[in-house]
Amino acid sequence: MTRARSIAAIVVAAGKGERASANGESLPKQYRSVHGIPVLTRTIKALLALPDVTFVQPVIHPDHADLYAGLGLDDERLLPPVMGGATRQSSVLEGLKALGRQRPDYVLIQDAARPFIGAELVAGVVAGLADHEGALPAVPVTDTIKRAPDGVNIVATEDRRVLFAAQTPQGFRYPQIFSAHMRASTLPREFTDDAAIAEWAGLRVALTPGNTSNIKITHPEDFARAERMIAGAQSMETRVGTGFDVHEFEPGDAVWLGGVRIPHTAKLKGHSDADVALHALTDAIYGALGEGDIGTHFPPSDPQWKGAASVIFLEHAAKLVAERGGRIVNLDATIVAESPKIAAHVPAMRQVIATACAITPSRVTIKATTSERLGFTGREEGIVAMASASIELPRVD
Ligand SMILES: Nc1ccn([C@@H]2O[C@H](COP(=O)(O)OP(=O)(O)OP(=O)(O)O)[C@@H](O)[C@H]2O)c(=O)n1
Ligand SMILES: C[C@](O)(CO)[C@H](O)COP(=O)(O)O
Repeated sequence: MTRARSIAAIVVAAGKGERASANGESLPKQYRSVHGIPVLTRTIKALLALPDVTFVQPVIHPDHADLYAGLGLDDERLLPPVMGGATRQSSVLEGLKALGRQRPDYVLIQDAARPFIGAELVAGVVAGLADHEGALPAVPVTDTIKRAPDGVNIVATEDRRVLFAAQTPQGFRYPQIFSAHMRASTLPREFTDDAAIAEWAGLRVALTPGNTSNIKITHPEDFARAERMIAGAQSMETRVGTGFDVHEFEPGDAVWLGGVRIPHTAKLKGHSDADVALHALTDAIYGALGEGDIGTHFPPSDPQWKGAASVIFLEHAAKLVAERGGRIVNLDATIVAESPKIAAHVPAMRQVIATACAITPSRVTIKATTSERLGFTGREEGIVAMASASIELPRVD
């Protein structure tokens, strides 16, 4: 039997984040929050969310031990932090040394400052290691790149078709990158990423698909960008629910349908006012919310709902949508009845329903049909209503 491949992730978080603090912000960027969650927490949790990652090794600045402890991170795959060095390169080396006990097969080296790593991107890096000694995610350069050694005078325009912007995590076979880093640490020069060290050491490094969302938070304005990205990711999703209800006739002089009292030769029998149309619509909204049905919220055994106006139920369902940060897109009901005739009452029903749901009547449709004298509705023993609701809710999973 082949042993499962072990993959460790090093998260380098020992930088001071000086560029991101250019606006006077004192907290190092990796401890600042984006949408309420510290950047470093996001990065570590994104890695821990990947089942193939066996260990995560954080590397922090010696002055940030309290800040790190304050994150309250706790996971059996999260190793205690080790202290980094004065450069990113030396911090990575400390992480590699710390993994000497685990000796993973692969190591992913990740910037703390890149909190938006996706599972697909990491899978691409790991897949790249099957036939290369290193793999890094990268995106094609989209700007035209000028070479200007003095920052003013252009000496060349690069061929951007062969240029790619490097991201992290960069993946390697652990023993090889450890050895390369050890040797590179004796050089007077500094490398800005681990792939550059691997290339220098003669390892074969592949490019794998990066993602433009995988930004490195570097400058103050990157926080606003990160906030916008999360707000975008937490976009609304459309949900649909259906409802169905039947009530039989009993002696009386009017029926309640769609929140409107319609004089008739009978009434509908029920614990509440027996408004089949509102019941079907209410259930449709509960269905779209995934919140049970009318019986869950208003048990028929509860005497307080005896004779209740069903518009209360509809208002409750609509309130739940609002409380979840959502909105009702449209409601559609069909009433099946030989009598009473519904058409003349439809505008009033739409208005009642729209008011109860705090939407415009244009989002409410009420249709009526007979069952061609077939079945219990055809024999005028009762009324059926069917409904559907379409709502938008913030996506949470
Ligand atoms: N001595 C260092 C320097 C950087 N890093 C880490 O390397 C990643 C990429 O570096 P960069 O974005 O440049 O971060 P800083 O060095 O903190 O930023 P600055 O250069 O603006 O101070 C960051 O997660 C950073 O914390 C590190 O672990 N140790
Ligand atoms: C490793 C890296 O994220 C690749 O783009 C980048 O080089 C690190 O940032 P730094 O500012 O160069 O430390």
